[in-house]
Amino acid sequence: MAGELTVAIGGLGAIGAHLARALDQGVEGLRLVAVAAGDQEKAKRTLAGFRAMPALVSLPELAERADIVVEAAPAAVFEQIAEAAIARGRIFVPSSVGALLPRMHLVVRARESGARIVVPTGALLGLDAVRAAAEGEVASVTIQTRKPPRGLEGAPYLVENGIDVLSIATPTLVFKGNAFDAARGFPANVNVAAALALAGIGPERTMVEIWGDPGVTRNTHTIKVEAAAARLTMTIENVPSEENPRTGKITPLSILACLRGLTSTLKVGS
Ligand SMILES: NC(=O)C1=CN([C@@H]2O[C@H](COP(=O)(O)OP(=O)(O)OC[C@H]3O[C@@H](n4cnc5c(N)ncnc54)[C@H](OP(=O)(O)O)[C@@H]3O)[C@@H](O)[C@H]2O)C=CC1
Ligand SMILES: O=C([O-])CC(=O)C(=O)O
Repeated sequence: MAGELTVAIGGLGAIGAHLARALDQGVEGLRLVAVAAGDQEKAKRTLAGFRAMPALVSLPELAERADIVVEAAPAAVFEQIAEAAIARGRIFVPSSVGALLPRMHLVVRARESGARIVVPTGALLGLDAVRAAAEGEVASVTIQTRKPPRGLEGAPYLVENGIDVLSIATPTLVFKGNAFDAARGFPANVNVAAALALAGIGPERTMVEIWGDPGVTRNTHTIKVEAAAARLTMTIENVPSEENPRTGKITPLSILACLRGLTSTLKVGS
């Protein structure tokens, strides 16, 4: 089809499998052509029954196959997907946005290769308003994240500081600092803070609080922005996905909406 963009997805977990299924159901202007996964047998089971079977390839090979490369894998393999996609001049859509913060050289490389890096709003909200505010003067940006303790389990910061998050009985502040350190300490938990930092005033000035809260069932993020043009206060309460409680169910939906925006004639929101 003329004007159609092909899509490859790295990772078939809570985000990737949902996105792959949605694309296979048919999205105008987009065609899923390749996926990569860790466990090949599990991936074949996920793909069984697809209307158009995508190729099952290695992470770096995704970039050989499609115009758009979506990264939906653990942060540890981010580079394998990102580097190849950017070197080939593709549209690279990262989920593990926290992994982009210490690798901003990829943006320089993308400029040279003609690639684009399109960060979806993901599990967050309001990045359109944050971007608009950041075209003017912004005094402060903060994000408070509250998760059920099991949604924080295994984060390197908690392990390093001997914090047993599963034994938390009352709402507990487990981290306070900037988005750069939050992304390093919680690579699988606060990609939202990284996306907020990139939309607004950068990872050094974006302040993050992470709470383990046994009283919440949803991954809850509250953003506050104090800017010359407006004051923003926004909260999103995400239903954790069955496959991965760290990941809100809205995330693959947000990425799908982002992909639609790459091809649609009518695009709403900046
Ligand atoms: N931007 C945002 O707002 C959000 C971002 N995220 C981030 O998105 C990323 C994906 O999240 P999610 O889908 O929940 O993660 P999952 O753990 O559910 O899925 C990860 C997938 O990556 C695959 N994978 C692991 N290692 C490899 C490898 N070496 N080669 C190929 N595939 C591999 C896994 O395969 P297998 O199971 O077979 O091992 C699995 O299919 C994470 O980094 C997460 O932190 C999450 C939520 C919100
Ligand atoms: O930011 C993340 O990595 C995931 C998250 O909090 C959510 O899905 O609500």
